[in-house]
Amino acid sequence: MHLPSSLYLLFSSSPCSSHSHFCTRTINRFKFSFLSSISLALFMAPAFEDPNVLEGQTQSSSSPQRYSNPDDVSRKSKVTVVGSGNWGSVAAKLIASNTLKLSSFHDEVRMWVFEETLPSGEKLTDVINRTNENVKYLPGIKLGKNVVADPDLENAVKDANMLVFVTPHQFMEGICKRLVGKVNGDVEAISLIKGMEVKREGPCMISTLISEQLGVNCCVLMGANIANEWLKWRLLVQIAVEKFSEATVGYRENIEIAEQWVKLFSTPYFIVTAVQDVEGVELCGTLKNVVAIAAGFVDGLEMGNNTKAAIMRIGLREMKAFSKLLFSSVKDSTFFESCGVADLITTCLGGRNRKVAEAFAKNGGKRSFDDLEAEMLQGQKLQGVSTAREVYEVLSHRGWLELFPLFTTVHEICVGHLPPSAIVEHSERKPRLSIVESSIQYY
Ligand SMILES: NC(=O)C1=CN([C@@H]2O[C@H](COP(=O)(O)OP(=O)(O)OC[C@H]3O[C@@H](n4cnc5c(N)ncnc54)[C@H](O)[C@@H]3O)[C@@H](O)[C@H]2O)C=CC1
Ligand SMILES: O=C(CO)COP(=O)(O)O
Repeated sequence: MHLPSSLYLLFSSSPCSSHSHFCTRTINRFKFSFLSSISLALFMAPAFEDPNVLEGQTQSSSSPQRYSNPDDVSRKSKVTVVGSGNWGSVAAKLIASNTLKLSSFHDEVRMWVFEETLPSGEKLTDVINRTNENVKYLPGIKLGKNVVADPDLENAVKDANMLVFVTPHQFMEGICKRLVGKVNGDVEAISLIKGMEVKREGPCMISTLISEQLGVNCCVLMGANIANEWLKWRLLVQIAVEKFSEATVGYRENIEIAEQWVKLFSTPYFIVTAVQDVEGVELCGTLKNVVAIAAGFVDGLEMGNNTKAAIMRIGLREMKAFSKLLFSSVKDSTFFESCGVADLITTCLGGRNRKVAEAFAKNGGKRSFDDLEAEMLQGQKLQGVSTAREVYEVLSHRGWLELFPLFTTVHEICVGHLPPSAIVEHSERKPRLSIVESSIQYY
């Protein structure tokens, strides 16, 4: 959501908060911590263990009931994936392979599909349920027979107690509004969404939006996880075909919940690590998309790898400074996890943001991003262009534009105020660190 400057109020470190949400949240937090301690006591196994090894093990006092009666369906966690794009479909596949192996989860994974009619006249949901394949967003890959596509959002979430949010970030506010009062009180959520909202009160991370709108705890999972990669002239559905990669779970307080998510996503080829830094992990995933747009401009202008590496370095520095200025709790070490430098590298080398920005620069900025996105991505969505605008809004309202020359320039190129070549001319300028006192320590 984009608001004119006049509507802006002061930014705070918890900018999405509102009184009414606070009450729901407090009650739900209490409910959640009570219920989750019970359910964790009942279900949790020691984290990071191989699910195959755990199945059927004798219980110790620290890993209670969970394995003593795996058939007790009333105690199993039910997972719903909200989203079914390129990454959403891969996430559903990953999760579904694990719910079949882990006795603490129901086998079935429900996947909410934003319904559309295919050129054949069939509904996408019907085709997914008939062929077990998301023919539009992840063609050629079987999702697992236990993935059930559901076009009805409320129905998809109603029985779930673990919700995985993975839609383009621009749709999340509407989705959350539709879900208010519709999710169970003991729900745990995780967001795989890279992006943020800019609201009247200031910037709002998507996990915070989910937490506050739905009154649930929300972790995040980010990382170097391009679902589709072009390798030589061949499309490789990288993670879906089970090539090794890594991801980072960011959690706020409860390590046991984080371990539950780690367990749900981990496979021998997908290694997941948990860190206590929700904002750091989420901002890494969000901001690297802006740097990827800059990297695409460099590619489109054929400036070479040295220039691209310089842009990536400057971008990483701005990612860190911006994250720490917004949330002083963000840890330096987070930038060295998969969600940080690794995701920055993979997206700047092979992502959709890079690819479309390259085409934009090749066309001298004469074709709009919307046009190029529709033609090149066929329904998939870019996050970097809108994130650049959202970051720019934050910077201009805080008086920080000169502190972030790369972020600022990316937005100005995207909206046509500057030519693509400005990416090097402007980014190489030294940021004026004197404008914000604490900025020096963050650069
Ligand atoms: N694709 C990738 O490689 C990765 C994507 N991500 C992140 O995951 C999130 C989701 O991306 P993808 O799954 O790749 O999606 P996508 O970009 O492939 O697909 C777009 C999705 O949006 C849905 N959609 C279209 N209009 C809608 C509306 N009005 N309301 C709700 N949904 C609508 C479409 O049905 C489709 O499922 C994004 O934040 C992205 O940055 C994260 C890691 C990797
Ligand atoms: O987030 C991603 C990789 O981790 C996907 O990036 P793109 O949207 O640029 O493809």
